[in-house]
Amino acid sequence: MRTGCGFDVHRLVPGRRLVLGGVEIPYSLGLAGHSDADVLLHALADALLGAAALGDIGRHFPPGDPRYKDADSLVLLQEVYRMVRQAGYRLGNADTIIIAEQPKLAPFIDSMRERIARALEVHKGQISIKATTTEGLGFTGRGEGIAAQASVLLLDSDEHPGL
Ligand SMILES: Nc1ccn([C@@H]2O[C@H](COP(=O)(O)O)[C@@H](O)[C@H]2O)c(=O)n1
Ligand SMILES: C[C@@]1(CO)OP(=O)(O)OP(=O)(O)OC[C@H]1O
Repeated sequence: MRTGCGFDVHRLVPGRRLVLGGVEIPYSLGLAGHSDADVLLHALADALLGAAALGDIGRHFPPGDPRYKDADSLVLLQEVYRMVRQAGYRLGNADTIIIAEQPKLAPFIDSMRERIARALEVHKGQISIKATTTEGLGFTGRGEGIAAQASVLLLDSDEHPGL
Protein backbone atom coordinates (compact mmCIF):
# COMPACT_ATOMS: atom_id res chain seq x y z
CA MET A 1 0.00 0.00 0.00
CA ARG A 2 1.48 3.38 -0.95
CA THR A 3 0.31 6.99 -0.84
CA GLY A 4 1.11 9.90 -3.14
CA CYS A 5 0.34 13.60 -3.39
CA GLY A 6 0.18 16.04 -6.26
CA PHE A 7 -0.22 19.79 -6.68
CA ASP A 8 -0.48 22.04 -9.73
CA VAL A 9 -1.34 25.62 -10.67
CA HIS A 10 -2.24 27.19 -14.02
CA ARG A 11 -2.89 30.80 -14.89
CA LEU A 12 -6.35 31.95 -16.05
CA VAL A 13 -6.23 33.88 -19.32
CA PRO A 14 -8.66 34.99 -22.04
CA GLY A 15 -8.92 32.99 -25.27
CA ARG A 16 -8.36 29.52 -23.78
CA ARG A 17 -10.76 26.71 -22.94
CA LEU A 18 -11.33 25.85 -19.29
CA VAL A 19 -10.88 22.08 -18.97
CA LEU A 20 -11.01 20.50 -15.52
CA GLY A 21 -11.12 16.79 -14.85
CA GLY A 22 -11.50 16.19 -18.59
CA VAL A 23 -14.68 18.29 -18.74
CA GLU A 24 -14.95 21.57 -20.64
CA ILE A 25 -16.53 24.21 -18.42
CA PRO A 26 -18.21 27.31 -19.83
CA TYR A 27 -16.34 30.38 -18.55
CA SER A 28 -14.94 33.64 -19.90
CA LEU A 29 -11.36 32.57 -19.15
CA GLY A 30 -9.37 29.36 -19.61
CA LEU A 31 -6.17 27.88 -18.25
CA ALA A 32 -2.89 28.70 -19.98
CA GLY A 33 -0.47 25.87 -20.67
CA HIS A 34 1.41 23.87 -23.27
CA SER A 35 -1.13 21.06 -22.94
CA ASP A 36 -4.85 21.57 -22.32
CA ALA A 37 -3.67 22.76 -18.86
CA ASP A 38 -6.09 20.53 -16.97
CA VAL A 39 -4.74 21.42 -13.55
CA LEU A 40 -6.79 18.76 -11.74
CA LEU A 41 -5.56 15.92 -13.95
CA HIS A 42 -1.96 17.13 -13.67
CA ALA A 43 -2.19 17.06 -9.86
CA LEU A 44 -3.78 13.60 -10.00
CA ALA A 45 -1.12 12.31 -12.42
CA ASP A 46 1.63 13.56 -10.08
CA ALA A 47 -0.03 11.88 -7.09
CA LEU A 48 -0.18 8.56 -8.96
CA LEU A 49 3.42 8.85 -10.13
CA GLY A 50 4.56 9.89 -6.66
CA ALA A 51 2.86 6.96 -4.96
CA ALA A 52 4.70 4.57 -7.26
CA ALA A 53 7.98 6.57 -7.00
CA LEU A 54 7.96 7.06 -10.77
CA GLY A 55 9.00 10.72 -10.79
CA ASP A 56 6.69 13.52 -11.90
CA ILE A 57 4.59 14.48 -14.90
CA GLY A 58 7.28 16.72 -16.41
CA ARG A 59 9.74 13.82 -16.44
CA HIS A 60 7.40 11.72 -18.57
CA PHE A 61 5.82 14.50 -20.67
CA PRO A 62 8.45 17.26 -20.83
CA PRO A 63 6.91 20.77 -20.82
CA GLY A 64 7.37 22.35 -24.24
CA ASP A 65 7.77 19.01 -26.06
CA PRO A 66 5.81 19.46 -29.34
CA ARG A 67 4.20 16.02 -28.82
CA TYR A 68 2.25 17.48 -25.89
CA LYS A 69 1.12 20.73 -27.51
CA ASP A 70 -2.60 21.03 -26.65
CA ALA A 71 -2.42 17.45 -25.32
CA ASP A 72 -5.55 15.94 -23.81
CA SER A 73 -4.52 15.45 -20.18
CA LEU A 74 -6.97 12.57 -19.86
CA VAL A 75 -4.82 10.64 -22.36
CA LEU A 76 -1.67 11.56 -20.37
CA LEU A 77 -3.40 10.38 -17.18
CA GLN A 78 -4.23 7.07 -18.84
CA GLU A 79 -0.58 6.67 -19.78
CA VAL A 80 0.48 7.48 -16.20
CA TYR A 81 -1.92 4.88 -14.81
CA ARG A 82 -0.62 2.33 -17.33
CA MET A 83 2.88 2.91 -15.86
CA VAL A 84 1.53 2.58 -12.32
CA ARG A 85 -0.17 -0.74 -13.21
CA GLN A 86 3.01 -1.90 -14.90
CA ALA A 87 4.89 -1.18 -11.65
CA GLY A 88 2.56 -3.59 -9.83
CA TYR A 89 -0.02 -1.24 -8.31
CA ARG A 90 -3.62 -0.26 -8.83
CA LEU A 91 -5.73 2.57 -7.51
CA GLY A 92 -7.39 2.21 -4.13
CA ASN A 93 -8.87 5.72 -4.10
CA ALA A 94 -8.06 9.29 -5.07
CA ASP A 95 -9.19 12.39 -3.21
CA THR A 96 -8.72 15.75 -4.91
CA ILE A 97 -9.60 19.40 -4.48
CA ILE A 98 -9.79 22.25 -6.97
CA ILE A 99 -9.06 25.71 -5.58
CA ALA A 100 -10.92 28.28 -7.66
CA GLU A 101 -12.81 31.45 -6.81
CA GLN A 102 -14.81 31.16 -10.03
CA PRO A 103 -16.58 29.57 -11.79
CA LYS A 104 -18.91 27.54 -9.60
CA LEU A 105 -17.75 23.96 -10.14
CA ALA A 106 -20.32 21.98 -8.14
CA PRO A 107 -22.54 21.29 -11.20
CA PHE A 108 -19.60 19.68 -13.05
CA ILE A 109 -18.05 17.54 -10.32
CA ASP A 110 -20.02 14.40 -11.11
CA SER A 111 -19.16 14.52 -14.81
CA MET A 112 -15.46 14.93 -13.93
CA ARG A 113 -15.59 11.89 -11.63
CA GLU A 114 -17.28 9.86 -14.35
CA ARG A 115 -14.79 10.87 -17.03
CA ILE A 116 -11.78 10.06 -14.85
CA ALA A 117 -13.24 6.76 -13.63
CA ARG A 118 -14.04 5.70 -17.19
CA ALA A 119 -10.57 6.70 -18.46
CA LEU A 120 -8.83 4.70 -15.72
CA GLU A 121 -11.35 1.85 -15.78
CA VAL A 122 -12.02 2.20 -12.05
CA HIS A 123 -15.24 2.67 -10.09
CA LYS A 124 -16.57 6.21 -9.75
CA GLY A 125 -16.58 5.68 -5.97
CA GLN A 126 -12.78 5.51 -6.06
CA ILE A 127 -12.58 9.10 -7.36
CA SER A 128 -13.44 12.05 -5.13
CA ILE A 129 -13.36 15.66 -6.35
CA LYS A 130 -14.06 18.69 -4.20
CA ALA A 131 -13.91 22.43 -4.83
CA THR A 132 -13.16 25.37 -2.60
CA THR A 133 -12.55 29.08 -2.88
CA THR A 134 -9.90 30.90 -0.86
CA GLU A 135 -12.44 33.50 0.23
CA GLY A 136 -10.97 36.12 -2.12
CA LEU A 137 -7.45 35.69 -0.74
CA GLY A 138 -4.26 35.11 -2.75
CA PHE A 139 -3.83 34.46 -6.47
CA THR A 140 -6.71 32.02 -6.61
CA GLY A 141 -8.92 34.44 -4.70
CA ARG A 142 -8.09 37.21 -7.17
CA GLY A 143 -9.05 34.86 -10.01
CA GLU A 144 -5.53 34.89 -11.49
CA GLY A 145 -5.30 31.12 -11.58
CA ILE A 146 -6.66 27.79 -10.45
CA ALA A 147 -4.82 25.32 -8.23
CA ALA A 148 -5.49 21.65 -7.54
CA GLN A 149 -4.28 19.10 -5.02
CA ALA A 150 -4.61 15.33 -5.12
CA SER A 151 -3.80 12.42 -2.85
CA VAL A 152 -4.03 8.80 -3.81
CA LEU A 153 -3.77 5.41 -2.22
CA LEU A 154 -2.28 2.66 -4.36
CA LEU A 155 -2.80 -1.00 -3.55
CA ASP A 156 -0.57 -3.84 -4.60
CA SER A 157 -2.12 -5.38 -7.71
CA ASP A 158 -3.10 -8.56 -5.85
CA GLU A 159 -4.47 -6.73 -2.78
CA HIS A 160 -8.22 -6.70 -2.04
CA PRO A 161 -9.64 -3.18 -2.66
CA GLY A 162 -11.74 -3.13 0.53
CA LEU A 163 -14.30 -0.92 -1.24
N1 LIG B 1 -15.13 27.15 -7.55
C1 LIG B 1 -15.91 26.61 -6.57
C2 LIG B 1 -15.65 26.78 -5.24
C3 LIG B 1 -16.50 26.23 -4.31
N2 LIG B 1 -17.57 25.50 -4.70
C4 LIG B 1 -18.53 24.94 -3.72
O1 LIG B 1 -18.86 25.91 -2.74
C5 LIG B 1 -18.60 25.39 -1.42
C6 LIG B 1 -18.16 26.47 -0.49
O2 LIG B 1 -16.89 26.96 -0.87
P1 LIG B 1 -16.03 27.82 0.18
O3 LIG B 1 -14.74 28.09 -0.49
O4 LIG B 1 -16.84 29.04 0.39
O5 LIG B 1 -15.88 26.98 1.40
C7 LIG B 1 -17.58 24.28 -1.62
O6 LIG B 1 -17.63 23.32 -0.59
C8 LIG B 1 -17.99 23.72 -2.97
O7 LIG B 1 -19.07 22.82 -2.79
C9 LIG B 1 -17.81 25.35 -6.04
O8 LIG B 1 -18.79 24.69 -6.45
N3 LIG B 1 -16.98 25.90 -6.97
C1 LIG C 1 1.68 17.76 -19.21
C2 LIG C 1 2.49 19.02 -19.48
C3 LIG C 1 3.12 18.88 -20.89
O1 LIG C 1 3.73 20.06 -21.31
O2 LIG C 1 1.53 20.05 -19.46
P1 LIG C 1 1.65 21.68 -19.25
O3 LIG C 1 0.45 22.28 -19.90
O4 LIG C 1 2.98 22.18 -19.67
O5 LIG C 1 1.40 21.85 -17.68
P2 LIG C 1 2.35 21.85 -16.40
O6 LIG C 1 1.48 21.42 -15.26
O7 LIG C 1 3.02 23.17 -16.28
O8 LIG C 1 3.46 20.76 -16.64
C4 LIG C 1 3.13 19.43 -17.02
C5 LIG C 1 3.61 19.15 -18.43
O9 LIG C 1 4.40 17.99 -18.35
